[in-house]
Amino acid sequence: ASTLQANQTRVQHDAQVLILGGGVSGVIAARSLHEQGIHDFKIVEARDELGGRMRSFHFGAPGKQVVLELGANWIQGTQDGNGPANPILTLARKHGLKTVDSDLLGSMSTFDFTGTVDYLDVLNSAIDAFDNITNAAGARMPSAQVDTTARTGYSLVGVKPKTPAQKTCEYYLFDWEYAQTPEQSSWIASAWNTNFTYDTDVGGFSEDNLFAIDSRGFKHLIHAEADTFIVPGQILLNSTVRSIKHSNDGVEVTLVNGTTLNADYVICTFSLGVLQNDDVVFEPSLPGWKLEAVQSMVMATYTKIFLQFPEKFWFDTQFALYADKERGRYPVWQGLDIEGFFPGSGVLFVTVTGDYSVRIEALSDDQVQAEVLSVLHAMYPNITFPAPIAFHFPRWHSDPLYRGTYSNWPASFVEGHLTNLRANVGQRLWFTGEAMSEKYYGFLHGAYFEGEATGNTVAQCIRGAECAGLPHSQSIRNAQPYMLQP
Ligand SMILES: Cc1cc2nc3c(=O)[nH]c(=O)nc-3n(C[C@H](O)[C@H](O)[C@H](O)COP(=O)(O)OP(=O)(O)OC[C@H]3O[C@@H](n4cnc5c(N)ncnc54)[C@H](O)[C@@H]3O)c2cc1C
Repeated sequence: ASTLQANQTRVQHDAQVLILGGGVSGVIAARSLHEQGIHDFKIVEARDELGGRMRSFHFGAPGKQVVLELGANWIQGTQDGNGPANPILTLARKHGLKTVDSDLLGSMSTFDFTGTVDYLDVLNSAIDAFDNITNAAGARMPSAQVDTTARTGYSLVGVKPKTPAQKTCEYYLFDWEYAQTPEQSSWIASAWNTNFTYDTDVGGFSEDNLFAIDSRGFKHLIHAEADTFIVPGQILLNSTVRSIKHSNDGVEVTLVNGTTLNADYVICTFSLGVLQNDDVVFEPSLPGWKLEAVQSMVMATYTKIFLQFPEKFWFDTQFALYADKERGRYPVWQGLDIEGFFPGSGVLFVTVTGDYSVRIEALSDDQVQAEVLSVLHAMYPNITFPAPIAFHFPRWHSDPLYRGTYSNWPASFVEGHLTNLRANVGQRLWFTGEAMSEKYYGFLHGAYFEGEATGNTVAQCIRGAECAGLPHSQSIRNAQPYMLQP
């Protein structure tokens, strides 16, 4: 039976709601619909499984394989006592996911281009500097002072990294989280993004991080959650969307294989990068206010580069920093061949971010491997070690299903843009995903909360209740006009 309001005509349809994309936000949006009694939905996913940017793979030489994560790896912020829990932690507990405490600040070795050098004191200063810019950002808010870049913030609190060690420690606290530099990031949004996740004083979960080491992959928690409510006909895998035709009467989604699907509503969960790059075409094209919001947020990239050796010859800590003369050159290393992780695996990985990720995606695997090995040789000048027996890194930035790893908020993106990024276009076309989360953009829990909220709002519309939609502004204005002097 039609659940549309009387003045709306029903077209022949394949589902009441099409959820485009089966990552965290898509699966949780589906669960919200299900919980509201709406079962006539379909998740349309390009890949052969659910999970999206939760993506595991088998890594290693034959007989020495481990399951590692190409995408999300940590539950960031867990739960403090009976305080609010990260919903990803709740899912991990519910579905028995195997994790281990990740000691980001306490289990660290430090290197530069001459080998082992102890600069843990510099790391401690960088931790203080990050706290200082966070507090100073908070102090700007009550008086509505404008946002600027996090680099301005650092400079104003008197922090001006000059040595390779100082730059690397700053990188670890900042770029390694936001996947972009302080110059490229909003000062205020970076501060609240951290606080809402980690600072229990403002409702954050906890300061702790759990690292997923489950042989079913981190994605197991979203697969297992989907299994609790989804029936087979509700998922279309291997189905890549090419275009979305939308009007106030409904939506028509066309797949790359030519199939068309009609529905009353569509919830689009594609990454910000997919929306920015026209990998999916909207007909009519999205209005100017929406395009400006989409193009003004940034899709950043965070790249893990995995190596396996016949046996371990490196640090015993969980983490190591490498300070190169060039900031951001293979700076953060993680050893997995340790107790509690994957002992005996011979695996370690190094992370690069932002423009450096884009740079290495344009190189061949062999070129990147040679660069990475030259850094390891610099870290261990007195050790002769063999060639790796396995090597791999994903190219998220070039992947048309993602175009990056997660969103980052630049200083030129203002709150009104976020409102417009989240807003529906007309009554039938809805958007959700990590990038739309004001407090938790970038994070798995951001994707979760947005998916949940969008599913609930669309459910309300379907049930004929209030369906005002989310607010948007036609144009985002300055508080004061620019007045050019004659
Ligand atoms: C390398 C990396 C590390 C990360 N680390 C962490 C971490 O440690 N902790 C954390 O909290 N977060 C982390 N994140 C972020 C987290 O993974 C994301 O915020 C979250 O998974 C996004 O979920 P989503 O549902 O919004 O988007 P997605 O997971 O991208 O879901 C969108 C879905 O749409 C599909 N799709 C795209 N285009 C089409 C198309 N044309 N047709 C059909 N389907 C399509 C995609 O395949 C995907 O499944 C990381 C991400 C990456 C990539």
